[in-house]
Amino acid sequence: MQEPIINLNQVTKQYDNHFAVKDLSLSIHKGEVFGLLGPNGAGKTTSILMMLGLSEPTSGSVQVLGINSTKYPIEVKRKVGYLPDNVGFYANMTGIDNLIFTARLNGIPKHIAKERAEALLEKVGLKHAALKKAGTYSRGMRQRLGLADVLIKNPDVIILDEPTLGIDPEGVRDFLNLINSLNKDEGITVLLCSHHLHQVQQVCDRVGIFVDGKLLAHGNIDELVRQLFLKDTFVIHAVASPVHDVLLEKIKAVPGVTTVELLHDNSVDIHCEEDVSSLISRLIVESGSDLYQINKRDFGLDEIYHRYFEGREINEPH
Ligand SMILES: Nc1ncnc2c1ncn2[C@@H]1O[C@H](COP(=O)(O)OP(=O)(O)OP(=O)(O)O)[C@@H](O)[C@H]1O
Repeated sequence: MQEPIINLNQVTKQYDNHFAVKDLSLSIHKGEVFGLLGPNGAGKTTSILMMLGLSEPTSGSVQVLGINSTKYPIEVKRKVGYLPDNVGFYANMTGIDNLIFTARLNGIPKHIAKERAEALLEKVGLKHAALKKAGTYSRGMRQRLGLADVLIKNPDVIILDEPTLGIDPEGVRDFLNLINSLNKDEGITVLLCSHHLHQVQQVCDRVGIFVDGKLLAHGNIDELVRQLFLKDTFVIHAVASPVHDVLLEKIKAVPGVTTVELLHDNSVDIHCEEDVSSLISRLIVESGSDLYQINKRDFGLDEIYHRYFEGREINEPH
């Protein structure tokens, strides 16, 4: 199997007697967009700092691109693009000069630096502002310049900490599209930290839910739904008439159906472990009732996330 791009093995970071990160094991593979999702103080930034070798784990090991980050932070820094939540630029220098400056710091020759800076400004939609001072940029423009800054050294992986904080909805959409195209067109692996569920859902292939220093669950949305909503992975809503007791009993007897809830005289919610909607519609029609509507409800990331905070037990496999 392919080596993971980022690999954390039982990583713990302790401050006095407080655990900022506890026993975190996580692998992120080439070409993935991974979303690390969690509320303030969950330990996301601490985890990133350990990945970059800027903070030393109390125990456990961190490897990025096969390099031990704790021992060789400079090697990691060379290959990983990191966009912190509040990126700083030289306010009196133009956007392009800021990029060229970073490129030069990374050992890129002057003429290549200029070419690359121009191409990146175009890519992030800042060509028009290339000659404006970075101090005059809006928050959204600064984040886009930040992304260009991160990309100038051609990283294999980029780590973005709350990159859309303080950007308006249109700016957020553009920024997420940009991340998407960097991933799809250039194969860049992305780790995106955020507490915005919808944003994470829009761009990430896999998500890790991080709370109180612990990774509570990870996987793609479908996997998380299955882990959390084990007994009611699917909810089928049907509107039919009449919905009589015999029909309800027949629905309850369908394999995979866990509970049947009669909402009104003619509408019913069927909770099930697998998608049995076609079977249910046939059953309704064959039992002589008229079927007006049948649809399957999909769970979103916010339902997954909120279930963790409702104090509800996670359904254990039976
Ligand atoms: N240098 C430090 N010394 C002591 N405690 C720290 C230090 N850095 C972080 N912490 C604590 O570790 C926990 C995790 O913080 P961290 O910044 O990693 O969370 P986060 O998920 O990135 O939150 P946010 O979304 O607010 O940035 C918090 O309780 C924080 O107070």
